[in-house]
Amino acid sequence: MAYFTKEGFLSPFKSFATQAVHVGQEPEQWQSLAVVPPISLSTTFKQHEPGKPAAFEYSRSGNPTRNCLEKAVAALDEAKYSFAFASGLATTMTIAHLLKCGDNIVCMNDVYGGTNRYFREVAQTMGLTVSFVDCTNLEFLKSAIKPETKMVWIETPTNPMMKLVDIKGCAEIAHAKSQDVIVVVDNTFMSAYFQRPLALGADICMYSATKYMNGHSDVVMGLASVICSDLAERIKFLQNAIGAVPSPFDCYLCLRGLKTLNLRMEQHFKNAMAVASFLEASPYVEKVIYPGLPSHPQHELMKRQCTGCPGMITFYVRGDLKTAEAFLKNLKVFALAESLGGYESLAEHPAIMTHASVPEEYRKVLGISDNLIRLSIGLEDVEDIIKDLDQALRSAKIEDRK
Ligand SMILES: Cc1ncc(COP(=O)(O)O)c(C=O)c1O
Ligand SMILES: N[C@@H](CC[Se]C[C@H](N)C(=O)O)C(=O)O
Repeated sequence: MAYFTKEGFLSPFKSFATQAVHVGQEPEQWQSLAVVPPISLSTTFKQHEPGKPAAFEYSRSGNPTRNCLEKAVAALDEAKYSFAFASGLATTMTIAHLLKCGDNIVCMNDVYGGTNRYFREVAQTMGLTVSFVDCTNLEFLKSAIKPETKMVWIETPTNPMMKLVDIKGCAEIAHAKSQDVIVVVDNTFMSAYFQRPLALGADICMYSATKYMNGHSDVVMGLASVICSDLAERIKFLQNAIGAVPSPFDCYLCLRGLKTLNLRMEQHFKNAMAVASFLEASPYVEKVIYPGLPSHPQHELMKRQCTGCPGMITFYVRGDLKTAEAFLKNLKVFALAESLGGYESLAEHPAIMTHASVPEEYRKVLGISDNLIRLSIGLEDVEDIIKDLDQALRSAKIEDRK
């Protein structure tokens, strides 16, 4: 088993835990001096004079509980502003509305299946064009950007192939072409604790907060953070004008989840590192893709732009679809389920589940084959996680060809 070390990674972001606990949550903002931000359910707020609201007027436009969450996330992303949405995809849709008919998006070719589906089957039918490009190679990105390109969309690490994109390199290339190109990083797999895209030159850092940011698999939500006040104005306008906002209760839960983000991520990393090492040594496994392992081709980039690695591991089981299915059905500690980033371990089959919406020929090019498995390593005792994987691999009756 590889010795766990964070040597070579970026140092943790200063005062992260303190900010997660306190920013946006000052008791003095409430008449009651509540230490825990109240869940503010009122849809509307009394005005003293027509058209002159105090802090809030209508809950879609702004809500006290959402406000606390947005302030906390802005601090954790080292941003100035953050906006919460009803889901990760609602965030993607709202961001896409920054563009107009005829504009082009250059999108990393390996992204979450739903992002791929949204760009191909929704945004394109509304008049945007989308070019899917392997942005791990910055030269490909450079040649893909054309005069109509107004947005570069990357995910790093990618879902599910765990490829890394050099955020700083991408931002430099995109902005050298034109300062108007908006660079968006989907930071879902990393969370604010392990990666700060805005500090690396990105314009928007977005999340499916359904995953690590909330971390308890009980909220569907999205977030977008920015530094530029002009961009913030435009997103705030769209947040209200489109209206895909989360409920105050979900904002409360996510704010609560954020308080343990640093602790959870550290443990996800430790557990995942042990699991990845176990899988790499297993005769039943063809290949493990985990950026925390020195065997990952972009391990050095991971250390250069991140403070650690999340609990996401992708691997090829030695065998075929039947083997993969048998392995998944035999798991006991892991639930066979879509999603990731919660405290519980999950396993899934990308080709049949999370990335079924990606056309088959495309999946082939990306390497999303029938024997590919994706794991979200949770916070259970790591010995139990490994024992479960071991028994499931063995009972899948895989021929040992090593
Ligand atoms: C990397 C990534 N981005 C975006 C999304 C979309 O988020 P949501 O399910 O919250 O809409 C997901 C998962 O669904 C995801 O894994
Ligand atoms: N991002 C999640 C969500 C999985 Se896919 C959800 C649904 N089946 C859909 O197609 O929209 C992940 O596990 O990667």
